[in-house]
Amino acid sequence: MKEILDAIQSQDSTAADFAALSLPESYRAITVHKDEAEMFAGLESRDKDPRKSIHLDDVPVPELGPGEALVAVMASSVNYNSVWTSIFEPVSTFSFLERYGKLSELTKRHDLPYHIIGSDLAGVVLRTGPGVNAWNPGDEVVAHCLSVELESSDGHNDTMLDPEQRIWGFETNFGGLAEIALVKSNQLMPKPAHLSWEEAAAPGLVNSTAYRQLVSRNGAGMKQGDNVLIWGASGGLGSYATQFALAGGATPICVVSSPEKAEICRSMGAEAVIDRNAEGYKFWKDERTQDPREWKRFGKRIREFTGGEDIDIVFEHPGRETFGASVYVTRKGGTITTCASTSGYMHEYDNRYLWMSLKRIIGSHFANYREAWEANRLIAKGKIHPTLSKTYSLEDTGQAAYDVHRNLHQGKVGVLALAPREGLGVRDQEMREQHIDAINRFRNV
Ligand SMILES: C/C=C/C(=O)SCCNC(=O)CCNC(=O)[C@H](O)C(C)(C)COP(=O)(O)OP(=O)(O)OC[C@H]1O[C@@H](n2cnc3c(N)ncnc32)[C@H](O)[C@@H]1OP(=O)(O)O
Ligand SMILES: NC(=O)C1=CN([C@@H]2O[C@H](COP(=O)(O)OP(=O)(O)OC[C@H]3O[C@@H](n4cnc5c(N)ncnc54)[C@H](OP(=O)(O)O)[C@@H]3O)[C@@H](O)[C@H]2O)C=CC1
Repeated sequence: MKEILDAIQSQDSTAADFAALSLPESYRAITVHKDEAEMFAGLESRDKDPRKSIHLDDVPVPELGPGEALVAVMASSVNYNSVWTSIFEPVSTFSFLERYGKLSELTKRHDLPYHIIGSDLAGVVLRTGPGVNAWNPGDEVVAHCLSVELESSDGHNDTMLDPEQRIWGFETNFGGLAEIALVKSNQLMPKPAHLSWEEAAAPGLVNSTAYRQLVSRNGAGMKQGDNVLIWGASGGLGSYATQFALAGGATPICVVSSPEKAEICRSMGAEAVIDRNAEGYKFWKDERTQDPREWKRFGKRIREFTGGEDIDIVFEHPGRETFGASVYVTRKGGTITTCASTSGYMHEYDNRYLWMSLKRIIGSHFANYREAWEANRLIAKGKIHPTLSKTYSLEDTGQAAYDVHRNLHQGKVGVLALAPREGLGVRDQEMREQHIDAINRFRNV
């Protein structure tokens, strides 16, 4: 592993140098264990502690198949899907690995008693499998997390619709929270040159998801002038949705839960910011009953910011706790676009406000190949910036996931894999200088 790291850190290593490197037999990886899938049985979700289920193990390097690449991971990031895996909710991800393992001889590799998790990476290509021509050893890359087989025509127009669509490092094995990762080569994209490894690894999953959900025609198709209600506007998804709204000429109405988070949104350029904690919204009177008066109070607050207008697009992901309010505050003909249900997936809303006002609910999930590429292109052009707040070592990934699970973090949380320290891997200093304040906006808040 030292030789690999030396080659990456030496400015003059060639593709031939990388191709000549021998691969280690094993590498360090963040895992959860199949025999621990019941360890939190009977506990409330918030009491399930990722620090107990997340392990740092030595694992063998997987065999490389056609169309695949092995990547030396310099940095990765924590996504909420790794929190779900670590608390074995809503289902154990070993059920996904078992199902994938039944697909073919090659996919059998994924069905193991340990799951190497993580759905983002920035690093360097080490080896490519048969049939890979676009990428070579030594290429500096990021990887998006869409894994598809594309043998069915269902996914040929929109790769997210492939019946064998999976999220790498969540529904497949050999993920990015590790020193080496196995990806399909179509997941690879050029690493933005002005960013460090950990900055480049931060946006991938959430930036691509926010792009499809908010900007793409497959999602809400946001346009100039739209009022966009963004829940968790300084969180993983929300910090990119806020940037897309601002960059696209829309007006974000940002919802957060503390003055510090409100300040981050303002520093991104948002003017309408609601601190849901300070304003004390209680959309549920009890476990089963919502309070429409609270929806109305929330709607009035939004109208104060917009000069009386209602919301064109709601960027939804908290789910059960907020969905009734989200449907209510949307304008006639408006759109609620949802990609998650962090607070519960059985939603309730008053359907009269949907059909009588001709509103639409759109389900959105990650991004297709092209959307992921477009989202990365915007990062590479310095139009959208990483929202990295803090970086952990691989050893401390459990703590990093705990922070995200307990909503103690801001923006994105990074993890250094092979990178010995932060700040390495920048290839375009001049461009970096142009954007340095935006790149550092979430740091140490
Ligand atoms: C990029 C990052 C993303 C995120 O972070 S997202 C957040 C994290 N993700 C989640 O929380 C989602 C986790 N996944 C799940 O909870 C489950 O994964 C799903 C609920 C999504 C799906 O459930 P399942 O049981 O895995 O799959 P089924 O499609 O329901 O198939 C089960 C059986 O039901 C049959 N079936 C499906 N649809 C129908 C239908 N319409 N009518 C009749 N049968 C149906 C199937 O064929 C199959 O059958 P057979 O067991 O025999 O193979
Ligand atoms: N389908 C897909 O493709 C994807 C789905 N997801 C899912 O989206 C969800 C969010 O992910 P991500 O943004 O990365 O997570 P983060 O935790 O980084 O951000 C979510 C933010 O939502 C807000 N929030 C949480 N709970 C509530 C609540 N009950 N009511 C109102 N606001 C709430 C919090 O902000 P504050 O406290 O400031 O209000 C929090 O910071 C997760 O469930 C994740 O699995 C994520 C990416 C892709």
